Amino acid sequence: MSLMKKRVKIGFVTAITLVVLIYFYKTVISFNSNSSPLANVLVEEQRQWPPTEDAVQRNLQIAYEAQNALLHQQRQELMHTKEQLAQLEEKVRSLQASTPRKYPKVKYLNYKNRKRILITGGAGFVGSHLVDDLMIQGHEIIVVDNFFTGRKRNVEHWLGHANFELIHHDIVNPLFIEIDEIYHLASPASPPHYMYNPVKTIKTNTMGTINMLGLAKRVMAKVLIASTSEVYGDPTVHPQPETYWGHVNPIGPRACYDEGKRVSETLSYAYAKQEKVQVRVARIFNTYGPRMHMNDGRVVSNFILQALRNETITVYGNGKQTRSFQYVSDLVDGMIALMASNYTQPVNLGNPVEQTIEEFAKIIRLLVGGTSEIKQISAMEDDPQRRKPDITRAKKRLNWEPKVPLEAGLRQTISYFRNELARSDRFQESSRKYFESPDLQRSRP
Ligand SMILES: O=c1ccn([C@@H]2O[C@H](COP(=O)(O)OP(=O)(O)O[C@H]3OC[C@@H](O)[C@H](O)[C@H]3O)[C@@H](O)[C@H]2O)c(=O)[nH]1
Repeated sequence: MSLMKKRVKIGFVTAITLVVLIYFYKTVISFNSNSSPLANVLVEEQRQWPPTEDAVQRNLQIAYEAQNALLHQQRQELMHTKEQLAQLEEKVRSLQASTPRKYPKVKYLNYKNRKRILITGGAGFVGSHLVDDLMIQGHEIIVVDNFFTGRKRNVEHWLGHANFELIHHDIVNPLFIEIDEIYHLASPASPPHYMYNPVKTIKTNTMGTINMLGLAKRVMAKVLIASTSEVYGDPTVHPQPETYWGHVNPIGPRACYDEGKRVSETLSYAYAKQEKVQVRVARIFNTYGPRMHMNDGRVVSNFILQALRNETITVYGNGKQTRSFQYVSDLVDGMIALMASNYTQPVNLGNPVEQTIEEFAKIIRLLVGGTSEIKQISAMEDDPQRRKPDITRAKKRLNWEPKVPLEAGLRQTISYFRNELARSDRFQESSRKYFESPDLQRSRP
């Protein structure tokens, strides 16, 4: 190789080395001047080991400031997101306001015939069906509910309607409004619900009833009290006529409800006698239908859900105890007829077709079409052994009797619970997807 070529080669290698060195130097310098405070801490630590107390203090200060800056930035971002959310909510509100809502058709009643009706517990299972019927008849409805077992969903199709009002209120506290009629339904009705807080159940049925009767007295409204077949306790007379005084254990687990409702009836007749309040008392037997809560805990919802999920159907005790089940629309017709009547004594509202709980489990399994096993588990304390209403009085005084056969009513109810299950599965799935989405994972600190 010629000398010239050698020199060129050495020059080329030197130039490359120089470029690499300059690049390396720049990178280190820029790291020192632009890097995060945390990087400075590292550099500081690298410079001297172990670091002096001053250096530790300074590094801590730098780290603290860095955290503060980050926090500040995150706060700003949060505020920004909140602002965006508020703007979106406002847009949704204005869109909702500009889109006329579709309501079920209601009759027009003139001022003379239109009543202002208060329904306590109107967002519950029975209450919400009563709301529907009275709204469709053209009345003004005020629902009062504390949402312990009631749900806004049950009446959401009326929200915003000119004839409808929903008040979140616990009737254990007084209420001052102007009304013509009161349907007093507020109280948990399913055994696990009313046993959950027995003191509250008693308060609702005593203080709550006093408040409603007091209101009826003040504004001269007619009041219908939703009593129950449970006032007969574990009956020794079968079927049960209204003249039967009952067989209730006053200190048992069901007493909060049974005795609560008995006092409720006693209060009604005391107000009727002493204060001339117009009272109606409906003794409601086992009722079922759409809008029962998935966690209601009563036999109809429990058996249907167990059968739909192909789980074991749980019969409490030997299954020889009997019940008679009425469909909710029959009950609502009966209550409206009772309110409209002049009859003031208690009236049984129930379906007299009676079956054992064991038979009932088989009917549900057949209608659902699953292969669930039917199993006996421990019995409920003080469970009434036989129950069937004598409805002679309702037939005679109200010209009322149930119309919906058990199979037809159960088919409606099964289809309702099937939809509810699908709905809750959809919610669970979309919630799972959301919380496991990579975007959300990335945005987590
Ligand atoms: O999963 C279950 C649930 C209930 N049962 C049984 O089915 C029968 C009915 O029980 P529910 O819980 O549906 O209702 P109950 O008849 O005991 O009480 C009802 O009576 C009338 C209404 O006023 C009230 O809504 C409610 O208290 C009972 O014998 C109960 O032990 C089961 O065998 N399995």
